Amino acid sequence: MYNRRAETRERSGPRISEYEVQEEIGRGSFGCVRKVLQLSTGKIMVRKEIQYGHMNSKERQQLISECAILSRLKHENIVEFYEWDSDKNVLYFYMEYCSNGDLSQMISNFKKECKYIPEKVVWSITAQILTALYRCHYDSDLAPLETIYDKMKFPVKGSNVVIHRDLKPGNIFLSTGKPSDHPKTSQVLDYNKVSVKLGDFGLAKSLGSSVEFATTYVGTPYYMSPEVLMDQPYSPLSDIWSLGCIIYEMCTLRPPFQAKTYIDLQRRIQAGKFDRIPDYYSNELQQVIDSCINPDIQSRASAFSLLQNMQLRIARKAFQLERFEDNLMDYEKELMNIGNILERQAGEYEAEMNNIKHQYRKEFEFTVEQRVREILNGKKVSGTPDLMTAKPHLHRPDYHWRVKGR
Ligand SMILES: Nc1ncnc2c1ncn2[C@@H]1O[C@H](COP(=O)(O)OP(=O)(O)OP(=O)(O)O)[C@@H](O)[C@H]1O
Repeated sequence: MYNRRAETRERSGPRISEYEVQEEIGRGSFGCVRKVLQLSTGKIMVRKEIQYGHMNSKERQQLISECAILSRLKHENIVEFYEWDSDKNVLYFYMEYCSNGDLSQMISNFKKECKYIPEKVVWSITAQILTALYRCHYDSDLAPLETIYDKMKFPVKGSNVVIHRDLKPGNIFLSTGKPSDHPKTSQVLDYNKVSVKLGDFGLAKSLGSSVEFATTYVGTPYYMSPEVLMDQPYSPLSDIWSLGCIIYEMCTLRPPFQAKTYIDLQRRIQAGKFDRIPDYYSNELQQVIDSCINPDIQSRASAFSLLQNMQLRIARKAFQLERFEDNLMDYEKELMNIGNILERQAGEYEAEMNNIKHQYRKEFEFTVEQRVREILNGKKVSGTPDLMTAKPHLHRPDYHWRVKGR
């Protein structure tokens, strides 16, 4: 077994042998995805297998150094990457299991029911995707909003900028809030309270400050930006184009650019022309889409500029408050649990006290009764005061003296 974990991993995790492999969830372009059970914790995870036997050592090294970056990418809106391992030809990624489906399923559910996705839900999902992209594109976390009017400081880029490169509805996993370590059954999603996790960073490319952009395309054509189509370098703004296509699809329930042939799709994407979203949605939402799906990369919006939008601020604040409420409810539950434990312990303590008292009283009554009986029988009982000699304290009626004195 070829194991390079020690080179890149910050924490020592369990080895492949410590997982029980369960059913296959699906297959992507690079290999299959399976559910696994981590034996030491009982936690269900996902294992993504990537065949890398055909790669040369430089490419392998590149992939392995990306693993190190992914394992540091911790964010509430990003599927957690736990660790990686490998054997000769296969690289195994261990990731958080998302059991409640993805945005592509949500879109097809609405399509089946011939309903629009409520605008509030569209803003909320967009805001969450953007906070995750902000984390990747600037290598820094977005500060929580105190109020929706907060002035946001321009981010100082860290050294590990990550571009997703394969943003699409199928890589946006949904849940109803708090993560569950042991998901047994899928929850019924309340889309008004949906929380988002960006997954499949397996193809993400890390960009060091001096490293040039990658030029190998590995994405899904519908969401591909024109510069990527023209073999120009990826940049974080290529993700923003894809995000625009995703917002558009949430509103119209179909991607903005569709074609029968690849060439036709390429032509349409490069022209960058698409229909307006239905009137059901606000102009503000249309403007956000327009600022993302802009073939001129110089004037395309960034994650930072999009997050200035008031609707996105409101959506972020609402999401923060929901999280806060969830935490409060958890805290309340915990307090109630502690209260119940204390009440039970108090009951047990009282029962024990009563028991001891009862026991003691029985023993005491027995001893007193026994001693009284002994005294009455005229026996000297050790430790018992002699009633007749303990003069000063004893009651002797006066008339006895008088009788004696005569
Ligand atoms: N963390 C996860 N939790 C639950 N399901 C997942 C997770 N990651 C991937 N899947 C599922 O596994 C299947 C295969 O995913 P994978 O990312 O390998 O390919 P894809 O995204 O479908 O296609 P491509 O590789 O071409 O982008 C998909 O159905 C996906 O929803």
